[in-house]
Order: sequence, then C-alpha cells, then structure tokens
Amino acid sequence: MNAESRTRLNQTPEWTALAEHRDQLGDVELRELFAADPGRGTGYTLEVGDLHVDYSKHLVTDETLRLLRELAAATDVFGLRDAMLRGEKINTTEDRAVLHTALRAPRDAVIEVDGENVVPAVHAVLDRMAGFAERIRSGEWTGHTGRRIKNIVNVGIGGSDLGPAMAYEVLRSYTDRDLVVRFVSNVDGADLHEAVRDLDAAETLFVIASKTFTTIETITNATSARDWLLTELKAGPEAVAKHFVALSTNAGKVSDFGIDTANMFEFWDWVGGRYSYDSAIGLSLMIAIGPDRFREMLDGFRIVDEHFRTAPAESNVPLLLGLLGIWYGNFHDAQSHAVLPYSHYLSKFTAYLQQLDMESNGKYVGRDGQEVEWQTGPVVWGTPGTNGQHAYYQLIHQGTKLIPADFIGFAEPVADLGERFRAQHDLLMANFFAQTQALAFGKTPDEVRAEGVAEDLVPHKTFKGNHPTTTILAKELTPSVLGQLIALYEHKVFVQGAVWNIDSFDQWGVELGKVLAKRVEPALTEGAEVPGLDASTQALVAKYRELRGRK
Ligand SMILES: O=P(O)(O)OC[C@H]1O[C@H](O)[C@H](O)[C@@H](O)[C@@H]1O
Repeated sequence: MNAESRTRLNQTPEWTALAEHRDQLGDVELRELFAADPGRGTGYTLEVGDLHVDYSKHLVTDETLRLLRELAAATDVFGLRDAMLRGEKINTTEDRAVLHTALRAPRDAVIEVDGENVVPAVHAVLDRMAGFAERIRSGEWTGHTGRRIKNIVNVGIGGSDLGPAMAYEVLRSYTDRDLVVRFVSNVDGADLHEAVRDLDAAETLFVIASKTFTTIETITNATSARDWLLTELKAGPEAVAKHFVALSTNAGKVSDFGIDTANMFEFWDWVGGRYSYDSAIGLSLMIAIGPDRFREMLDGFRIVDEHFRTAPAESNVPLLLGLLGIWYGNFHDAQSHAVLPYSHYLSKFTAYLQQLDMESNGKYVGRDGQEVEWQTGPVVWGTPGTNGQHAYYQLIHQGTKLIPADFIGFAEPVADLGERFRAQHDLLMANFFAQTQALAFGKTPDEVRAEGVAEDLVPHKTFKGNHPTTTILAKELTPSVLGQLIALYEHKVFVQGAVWNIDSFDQWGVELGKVLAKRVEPALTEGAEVPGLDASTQALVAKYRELRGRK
C-alpha cells in the first residue's frame, strides 16, 4: 500500500478493531490485569542490547498488542523501514534518503544512495574526526599564538546543538575533565557572552555546527565569536584557521564564511538535523570523550538498528514503544508523553527528544498531502524524575490528564562517582521503582481509611492509579547504552510516523517564523514599514521601539 493509494487510516478495519477493543476494555484497571495474570511482571518485558524494557504497567492485554501489531502490518511499517534502510528517498517532500543508520554502519557495509555506496565516506569523515580530536586532546593542535587548546565552544542550534550538548552531559564522566566544553545556541547574545566571558581566546576552539550553514542564529553567533576572537588576540583573519572548524553539508557557505574547507567535517543531506549527532555534528563530543568512546556509542546505536531491522514484531522494542504511544494518543486521547530519567546525567535527554519527536511527528498533513483525521505526535516533556517528583508529579498522580511516561534508570551509578556519592544510588532507584508502582496501582479509599485517615480527607489522599508507564532499566550508563537509547527513540518515532502516514523527516513548520523574523527585524532596528503587518504585531513593535527609546 503506498502513501497515495492507502485507505484513510481511521477507516481501516484494523483501526476500527482497536477502537472497538478500547470500548470493550473500558476502564480496565492495572490491578485487575495483574491479578488475572501472575506472570505479567516478567512476561511483559523485552530485552534489546543492554536495555531491559518492562511494559507490564500498560493498559494493554495480549489482544491489544495483537491488534496494534495488525495496525502496524496494515500500514506496512516494516516495508517503510526496509525502504529507509535501503536508502530509498522516503523523505518525499524534500526528495531525500533517510540514512542516519548509515552513520553507524560497519566499514564493510554497502548502502547506496543514487547508486553510490555512502559507507566509505562515512568512515573517512569519522577517521578525520578521530585524527583531529586526538590532535586537540594531545595538545598537538595549537592556537594561533602556539598555545594548547583547552576550551571547545560548539556553536549551533536545533539538531546541531541538542544532540552533542545532551550527549556531552550524559557522558560527562567519560570526558577529559581538563577540557572546558560549552554549547552556544541562542541568538540572544547573552548565551555567547556567558560562554566566553571567562575563556582565554588563545586557548579556545570554536566548532561551528550547521547542516545548512545558513541558519541565522548560528551564523550570527559564529560571526560574533570570530570578532571576539580576533579582538582578544589582536590578530587578523589569518588567526581564524587555528580557532574555527565547521561541521556542515555546505562547503560553499563554509568557505564564504571564511573557514578553510580543510577544517570542515562533512555530512550529507540524507542525515536529518535531529538525527545527526552521530555524524560530524558529534565532533565536540568526540573531542570531549575521545574517538574510542565515540565509536562505542556508535556500536550501541548499531545494536538497536539491527534489532529494529531483524526482530519479529512480537519482540521488536521500537515497534512496541511506537504502538503503545499510538494506543494512548489515538485511542485514549492522551496529548502528551513524559520521559523521566532517573539519572542526573540525562538532564538534557528529554529536551533532545523534544526535537527528535516533535519536529518529526508534529504534523497535520499526511504523506498523501491530505490533512490527517487522527492525532499525530504528542507533546514530549520531562526532566530528571526525582526533581519532577517535587514539582509536577502531583498532576501525573492526581490530575485529570492521562500522561503515559517512560522511566529510565540504571542499576549502577557511574564508575567515577566515589564511594560517598555512590551510596545515594539505592535511594535514587528506590524512588524510581516506587513511582511507577504508585502510578500504576495507586491507593484505594479503603486503604486510606485503614490508615485511620479522617473521612473528609479520604478522597484527597486516594490515588486512582492506572497511570501507564514503561520502565527502561540498564546496568550502567555507558557510551554504548546512550547509543542504544537514542536509536530506540529514533525508531520509535519512525514507527509512529509510518503508521500515521506522515513524513517524519521534513520540518516545514519551522519556516514561516524564520521568514517573518527577517521581515520584522528592520522594523525593530530602523522603524521600517513592514507591509501587511497585522495590528497586534505592529502595536507590539511600536511598544518595543518606545521601550528602547527609538523614535
Ligand atoms: O544545522 P542547521 O542547518 O543550522 O539547522 C539547525 C536547525 O534549524 C532548523 O530550523 C530546523 O528546524 C532544525 O531541524 C535544524 O536542526
């Protein structure tokens, strides 16, 4: 079934069967499901790589899962997966292949785009990155004045920032602690200012990360960074070569900017920005953790890629997670999905997933060009769980919204924590297990009464439970495990986009704001007339100019 000829999703028998099944299940309770099946706690689990995935606390039965898999079969999820992995141009609105999986393919793999094997180029760039990273790490690469590089400032936004910034935090304990690594993304000059204010320009390398090399925020920050560097060093443009490298698909623009293309690390248009941190976009990360750790991370990605490619539907974890999201979003009206890691190192993990998921699947037009009549991507949100417990978990436990959540935790604290701090890990994980238990099973009014609670307080202290969660548990947060987690979410997002029949790899929805910002800017600076500016924005612009003392 291709995108054009496909029956509207919500008119397929598989969709209707799921809707009927949802009605039959009614408000089935997790307590009942566990009582009916004593093996559920161990039976509803899957393993992929180092990840143990427990989906027992979901509002599903074997029949639900069967019907969801039927929907996946009817929408040919695996057919689209195979087309993606073969290098077909499944990003139809941009006429591009979607091959982030080639970024972690083994050297001897053959993956062709337009008849050309892309794998040798992938490894050539990885090798160049490794050589460069080693030269920085060893001190062999020096700045314009001959000093060793001690500071790395990555300048990029969106996919050219969130991935490396997230992974740098996740793998902090694997980083060279003598290097200062910072990430600048916001066009607000404060971001760059705070990043460089205590740095010595002579020891600073700017990594300018931009797939297109036209993104206004990044080019503006890169230009300011260059000005700062040359002023600080009291040097001319010849100093740029030792202090600026570029990560991009666009050699022409890189050289227009004044960066020698010898200092450019390349990637390709078949890598989406939000799928790119395991490409050249990961250079800052590679400098921080070293090439060997970076390759371990790629190995982790590959484990899950292989699993997604080969595991049957019944045990295919990305498929399962994608389908569970569809179950809640399309058949229970859930609007959001929380990702709650129980690891300080995963503090930027959900922010990264926001782009991965929401920019991929936040779409109301299907691949057939028609408006969809079903819910697509959820609002993805969350922060490390323990902090959330003292902030917004109240709403998850006792609010009026259904919020399916992923809980991610690790059996071991990271190795270099030291005995004193490691001792806190069991308490962290006790919270991790307690929360999914409380969310699933709650506390009945009778249980509250049995504690001697006054009758008028019983409703307030009751927990209805039935809040679905997935638990993802791994032994340790290693580079490989990070790769596995990211690939898992990448493919989950893919599965959902395939079922919803949307192009998960374009992002037209970000364009309008960019165009309008360009048009509005002269109104702010020069008071220029903007033709067709609406009355509200016009008044706001006038207010802005007044507050800035501009006539
Ligand atoms: O890497 P760049 O070309 O600078 O793009 C940076 C980001 O900007 C765009 O607005 C897109 O929405 C993102 O997908 C992209 O990651």
